[in-house]
Amino acid sequence: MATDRYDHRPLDRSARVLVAGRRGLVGSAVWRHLAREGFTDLVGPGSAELDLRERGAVLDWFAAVRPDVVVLAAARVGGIKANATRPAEFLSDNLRIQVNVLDAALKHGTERLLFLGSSCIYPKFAEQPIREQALLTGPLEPTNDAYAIAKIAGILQVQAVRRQYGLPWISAMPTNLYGPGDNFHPEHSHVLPSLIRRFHEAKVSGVRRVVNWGSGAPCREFLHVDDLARACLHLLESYDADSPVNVGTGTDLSIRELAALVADVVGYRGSIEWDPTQPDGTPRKLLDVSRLTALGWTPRIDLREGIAQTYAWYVESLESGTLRH
Ligand SMILES: NC(=O)C1=CN([C@@H]2O[C@H](COP(=O)(O)OP(=O)(O)OC[C@H]3O[C@@H](n4cnc5c(N)ncnc54)[C@H](OP(=O)(O)O)[C@@H]3O)[C@@H](O)[C@H]2O)C=CC1
Ligand SMILES: C[C@H]1O[C@H](OP(=O)(O)OP(=O)(O)OC[C@H]2O[C@@H](n3cnc4c(=O)[nH]c(N)nc43)[C@H](O)[C@@H]2O)[C@@H](O)[C@@H](O)C1=O
Repeated sequence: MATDRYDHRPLDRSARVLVAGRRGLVGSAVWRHLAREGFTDLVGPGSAELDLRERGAVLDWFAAVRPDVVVLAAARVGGIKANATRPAEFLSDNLRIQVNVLDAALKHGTERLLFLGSSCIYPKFAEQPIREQALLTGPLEPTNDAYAIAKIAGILQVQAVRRQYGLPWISAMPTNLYGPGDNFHPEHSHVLPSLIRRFHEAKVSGVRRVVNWGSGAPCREFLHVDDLARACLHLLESYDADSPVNVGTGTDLSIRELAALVADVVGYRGSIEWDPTQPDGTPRKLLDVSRLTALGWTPRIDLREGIAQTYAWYVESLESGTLRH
């Protein structure tokens, strides 16, 4: 069994780093951060170039490129409705992406690897704030159990490689994320981009009534993706143990409060209503982030400031026609 080590071990800035999922919300932020931090050999094929579900292609790609470091931010990702309506793809795609990348990385000598899970791996009614030790202590939230099981398998595979091969691979469990590069699809996205889009469209078209999903009572914690990107590098350089590490802000708010905040930032002044026929999901999933803060990392971007910056990015991308959806 690997022992816990917490020395600061800076990564070589000339190491070849694969940022898998480089065009996504997380991957693009990790790429920006690594580039800013002086990394000179970043690689990140998109899914059209390398479909990570295709085992043979992934093994061939690793044999040819041989990355020293991998940040695995490629996954099938979506909000509550996408997860609830497409569990088969969320399970199968994520299992295949992970197994292929982790197996290829092991076979072709990747020394450092960061696997990204999600706070939905924890039991639906976990004690709050949720500590890393809560993993596998109770039933999952049904709207995202397929995705959560795939992510739990990824954590276990990283731990198995550590135990069997002694490699310093690690896993991080981010809370709900948002920021530039997010998916703003009206049905498939997460709540924060959905609200930005809905309030913006209502403001622009003069609609005075907006209806959001669920009761508005669930609580969520939101972390700006640039803060997550800093945490990813911080962990790769300072953490080396079996347990996944939670990444969040340590504070949450209700979806109702979030909606009021987003409406205010966007400048929507009409009524905000709720559709209880839509799913609420887990009632609360506030992460205990003491393990990460003990390593010297703290979030920097305040929620209102982060939403304002993301809204500005959304409007700019809409006007230039560069939005993903
Ligand atoms: N967003 C959030 O709130 C949270 C995200 N996470 C985790 O962070 C990671 C990244 O999520 P996020 O950036 O939000 O997701 P996005 O949907 O924004 O990006 C996903 C990325 O994965 C790539 N991808 C998907 N399928 C394949 C495939 N078959 N082959 C190759 N690449 C593929 C996409 O590539 P392309 O664009 O080229 O198609 C895309 O770049 C995931 O592991 C997720 O679980 C964890 C907690 C919260
Ligand atoms: C990151 C995380 O993301 C998902 O879990 P989730 O936290 O439930 O994420 P969500 O952002 O989709 O919803 C949060 C809350 O917000 C409410 N809500 C209101 N109105 C809208 C709305 O318009 N869109 C969405 N998506 N939700 C809305 C919604 O009803 C729910 O109560 C999983 O994919 C999970 O696997 C995962 O990892």
